[in-house]
Amino acid sequence: MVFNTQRGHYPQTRMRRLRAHAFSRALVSENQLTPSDLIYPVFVLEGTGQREAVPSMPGVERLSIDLLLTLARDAHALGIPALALFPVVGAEKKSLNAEEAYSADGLVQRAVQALKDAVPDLGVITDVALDPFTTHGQDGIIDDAGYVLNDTTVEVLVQQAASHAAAGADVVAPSDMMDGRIGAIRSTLESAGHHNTLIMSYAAKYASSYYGPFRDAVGSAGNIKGGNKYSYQMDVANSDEALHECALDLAEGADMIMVKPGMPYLDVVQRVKQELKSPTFAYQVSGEYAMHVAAFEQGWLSKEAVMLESLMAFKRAGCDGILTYFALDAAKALQ
Ligand SMILES: NCC(=O)CCC(=O)O
Ligand SMILES: [Mg+2]
Repeated sequence: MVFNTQRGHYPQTRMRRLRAHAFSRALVSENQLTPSDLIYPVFVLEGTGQREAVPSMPGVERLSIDLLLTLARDAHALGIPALALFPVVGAEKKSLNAEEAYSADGLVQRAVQALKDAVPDLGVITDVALDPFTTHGQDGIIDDAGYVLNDTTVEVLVQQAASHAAAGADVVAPSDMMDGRIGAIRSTLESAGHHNTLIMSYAAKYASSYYGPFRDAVGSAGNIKGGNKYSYQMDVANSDEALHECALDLAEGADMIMVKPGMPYLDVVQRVKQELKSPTFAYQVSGEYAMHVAAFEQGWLSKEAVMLESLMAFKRAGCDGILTYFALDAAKALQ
């Protein structure tokens, strides 16, 4: 990048001229944030008429499928293109080997069917990972020592993804960080005739401590055996490795790649977008949401302005879209 130093100096050049009027600021604005940039992560519960607040994520609720449909209609009407669905699974449905993850009649599978019936034009993204379904809270199948077994886990993830596609999911989003799962899922989807099912890969998912409130929301916080996910999620110190991860997932058949968390990792987003030039997403995760909301509730930050600024930062870094718990509020603010 070369700046033209011949452009002149003050007073020939006054950077403030273009900032002086709303019309000229609008003309030279380099990025736009619209509701079509937003993906809304939602938590789904069993039952009917069920609504539960998530204490560490004020404003976020776990909803039963019937209530989720109302939220989905609202999101669609506001111009949000897609929801990302996360199940809250009761202890009685969790097991060592996560069999419930690929049940044709599971909560996610039923929620997908109901959403596609009720709001067919709203994209539905499903989470492919075993942590909601395992008694030990790890994203895969473990051995006696608690190590998450890669290839054994991939076999289960493939069944889970296939069951989501069969239920009508538009996008399956593997968030587990096992090696080789994108290729395995892609070939199974192709064999099953799901040629247009999209894969959004959590390609560069870091072993972050910003996920705490999400684990409260899905009820997996207390039970992570071993206490961390360092043997599969990425070291927060690395960014070359993120490019390697993203390139592999694209080569294996991912249509879209994701960096997660979001704001503290915008350097990674920018490198991924600039070097791979592929549809790139980031997840403004639960901890980022909780930090913002805590400051809003204290009156320390101004909600609407800071929320929109935080989302614009993702666009500036190169994101094509953002998964954010602010999606509904931000879409309303952008109307
Ligand atoms: N697989 C989805 C997540 O882990 C979300 C994390 C968060 O929002 O903190
Ligand atoms: Mg990988």
